[in-house]
Amino acid sequence: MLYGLETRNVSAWFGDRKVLDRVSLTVAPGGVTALIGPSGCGKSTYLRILNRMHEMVRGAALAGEVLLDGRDIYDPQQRPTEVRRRIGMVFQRPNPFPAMSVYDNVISGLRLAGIKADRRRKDHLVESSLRRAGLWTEVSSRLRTPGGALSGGQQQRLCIARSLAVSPDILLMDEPCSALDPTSTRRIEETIAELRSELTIVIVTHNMQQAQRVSQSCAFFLATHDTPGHIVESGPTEQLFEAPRDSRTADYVGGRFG
Ligand SMILES: Nc1ncnc2c1ncn2[C@@H]1O[C@H](COP(=O)(O)OP(=O)(O)OP(=O)(O)O)[C@@H](O)[C@H]1O
Repeated sequence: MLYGLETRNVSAWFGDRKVLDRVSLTVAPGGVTALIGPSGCGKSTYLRILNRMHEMVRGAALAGEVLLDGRDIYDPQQRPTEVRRRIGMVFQRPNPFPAMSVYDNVISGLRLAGIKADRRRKDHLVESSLRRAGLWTEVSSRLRTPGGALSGGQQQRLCIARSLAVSPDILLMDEPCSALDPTSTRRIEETIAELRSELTIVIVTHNMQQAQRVSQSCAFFLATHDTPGHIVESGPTEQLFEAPRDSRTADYVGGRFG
């Protein structure tokens, strides 16, 4: 079963400073949605709001609703750990536990998510998660190697496998390739393409070619000195790039600013 996400009038603050203003966006189940826009327009903040990480920042506040399967993830009855299991996150810099083995890295989220598994189930989860992340053939003979001994691109795919091991419905990716070389970037993009029929992906990217290659939908965020981040335009990726409705979108995707 594929799930989408809907945000309604999401605003966010750091202290007194409003950084997002009434962002509403529907992310359809399955496929990849790219969040694009100049630096500082609130893309990462918005992404962190989608799995309740924003509230972990001291002084951070938010308003609005984020619906997963029709239920607000901020409903007081929802447990943040369960929300974060269903809505996983991969960060800009690969962050495996460096001294922990590849095997243990993959299953490191189970306990936090309250998932109990015997040895056979763990073996199965490690293999299937590494396969889904496109890393199995490269590491199957060295599952006991420390995660920190893998290349940067492999570490990022290990982090994707770790997220997948707890069976998320949504995977959030915050510039997952920005610390990687072009070959590793391609590899991650292939992994994203393979995963998109299995779960819903929301990716922040600065790379316009990447947004076009990997996403089917796009949302263009913008902030100015007197307006907090907001969505100028969203829709099918092809439309945003080939026939944007707003001249600011045309200027941004055409490389004229940002
Ligand atoms: N922890 C924080 N405390 C205070 N302000 C913050 C914090 N994190 C982000 N901000 C501010 O919120 C605004 C939005 O930042 P955010 O990182 O979401 O933008 P972004 O579009 O993802 O930028 P980039 O593309 O450069 O990563 C910026 O003005 C930033 O300075």
